[in-house]
Amino acid sequence: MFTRAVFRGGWAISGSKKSLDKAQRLVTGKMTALHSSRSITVAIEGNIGSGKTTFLDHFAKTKGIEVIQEPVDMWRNVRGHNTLALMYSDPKRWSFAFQSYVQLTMLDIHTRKQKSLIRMMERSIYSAKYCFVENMHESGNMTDAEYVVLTEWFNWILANQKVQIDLIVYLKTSPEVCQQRIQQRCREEEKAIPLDYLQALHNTHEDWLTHKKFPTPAPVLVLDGDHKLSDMYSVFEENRHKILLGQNL
Ligand SMILES: Nc1ncnc2c1ncn2[C@@H]1O[C@H](COP(=O)(O)OP(=O)(O)OP(=O)(O)O)[C@@H](O)[C@H]1O
Ligand SMILES: Nc1nc(=O)c2ncn([C@H]3C[C@H](O)[C@@H](CO)O3)c2[nH]1
Repeated sequence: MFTRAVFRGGWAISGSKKSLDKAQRLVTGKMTALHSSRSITVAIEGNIGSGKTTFLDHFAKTKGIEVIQEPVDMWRNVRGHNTLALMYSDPKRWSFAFQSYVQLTMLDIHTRKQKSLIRMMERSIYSAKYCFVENMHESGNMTDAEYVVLTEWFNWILANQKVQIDLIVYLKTSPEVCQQRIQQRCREEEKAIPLDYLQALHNTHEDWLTHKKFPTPAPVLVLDGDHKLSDMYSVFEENRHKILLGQNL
């Protein structure tokens, strides 16, 4: 009979030399198999209109990849309330309520059972906090008290929930290009977004992902999002192996 003590990250197995070698081969084989088939999560981060959905639509065609877009429609209809429109119409009044719900919906996505080898999600609980909440607090649209309550929730979530991210793909697109694309797509709630708001969000993304003002939960792959659409597809393909973290899909 083997006696086995589970210690940090591994097993200590005792028994006869021959049976010990067999057991260790078994454990090594299982660990290797586990590692090679470990599911991974890629978060696509970037400003409004930077091209995240376009990126996700491109990789959604690859078998073995599940794509989860931002739950914008949930934010637009919380039991009949359009919290996205409320936030844009009166950010001082509604930023806290909106971000509270964004944080909940992103946590729901992070904790959903993963159905495929690779999950690609649009944004994350991290950018909601480090990019959007930071901007709202800096711009005076969120009080200190509201900011610390959201931060307490955020810190509890990271300490008590499994939020797995293995790679961040940062679509770095200039605010001017984002503004052109937002106008081209014309989502009702975004019609009045001024350039200086996009500049402020660009700055919070740069603070986090380039200057590391806040922790990054995974390595960051920066892609230049300013190219025209046809060239972007080439950028995606040139980086496919890095984005899929070597998974041969
Ligand atoms: N490289 C590009 N060149 C020109 N147009 C683009 C490019 N990438 C995306 N677009 C267009 O710009 C608009 C915004 O793109 P997309 O929806 O992918 O951005 P997004 O980052 O998902 O936006 P949001 O953060 O608001 O969800 C869309 O109409 C899309 O077709
Ligand atoms: N304020 C704020 N906080 C967030 O965490 C957040 N995440 C996304 N968005 C806005 C940007 C687009 O208009 C629209 C779709 O991305 O929703 C957010 N806005």
